[in-house]
Amino acid sequence: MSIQLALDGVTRSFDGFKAINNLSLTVEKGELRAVIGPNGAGKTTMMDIITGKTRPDSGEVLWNQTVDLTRIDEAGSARLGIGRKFQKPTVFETQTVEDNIALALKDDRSVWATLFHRRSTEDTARITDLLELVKLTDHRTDMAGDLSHGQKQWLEIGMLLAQDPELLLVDEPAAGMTDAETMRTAELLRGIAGKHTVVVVEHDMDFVRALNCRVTVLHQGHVLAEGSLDHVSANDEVIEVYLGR
Ligand SMILES: Nc1ncnc2c1ncn2[C@@H]1O[C@H](COP(=O)(O)OP(=O)(O)OP(=O)(O)O)[C@@H](O)[C@H]1O
Repeated sequence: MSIQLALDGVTRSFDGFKAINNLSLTVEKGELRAVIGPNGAGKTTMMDIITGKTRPDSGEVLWNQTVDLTRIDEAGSARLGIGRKFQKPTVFETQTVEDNIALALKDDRSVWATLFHRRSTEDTARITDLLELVKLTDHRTDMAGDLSHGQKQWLEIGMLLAQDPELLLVDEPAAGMTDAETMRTAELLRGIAGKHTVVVVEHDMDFVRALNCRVTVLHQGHVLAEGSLDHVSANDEVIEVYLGR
């Protein structure tokens, strides 16, 4: 396995407060990784730094062991193959589910094809595969606005996958989902890992357990513990600052 992402000694302060404090972590290509930690631990800031939204004051962020992400902006990181799913779903509500995916396909011509209802067989097959992957096959011709909150989240994940990202950063996907949707989301993310590297920030421990992956616990801007959920859950400091007794 090769390293996809490596943060080394990254620090970022806001008004003298170190939101990220000498943070080092690596993620392997194709890995599924959960990032947990209390409010204010620096999880969002870490994602902002990886995507070039926020620049660190010091430290290095290496992409595929070569590209320095601290010199790249959000558009640049998207071009490199870094996709980000924010917490709130943003889909085209008045378009069908399949058109949402079609509009997101990497191929620029797909926009015209969607507008003029001329879609290539290749695009149609890709849309079918993506809908299968995000569990929306039965909703293909539904309006996106009619989907449940959870289904909209899956659709947006499908739209990001249509861009074929190498790395997908996902921010609290389970928030607001039913228990059944939460479990299906874990299954979905497990299904796309391998082909894509997936980093998920989440608070829902049942969801993190269902991801069945390596877990990084952030606290005060650095890694407090890392390993299986059972391993980090047994760590006294993690229990103290996050999980509670
Ligand atoms: N642009 C900013 N300006 C000032 N302070 C900021 C800024 N962005 C983040 N912070 C501060 O940095 C700290 C880390 O915030 P961050 O949002 O990264 O934490 P988090 O782990 O994502 O928390 P949560 O679980 O609540 O989303 C917080 O104390 C926050 O107030």
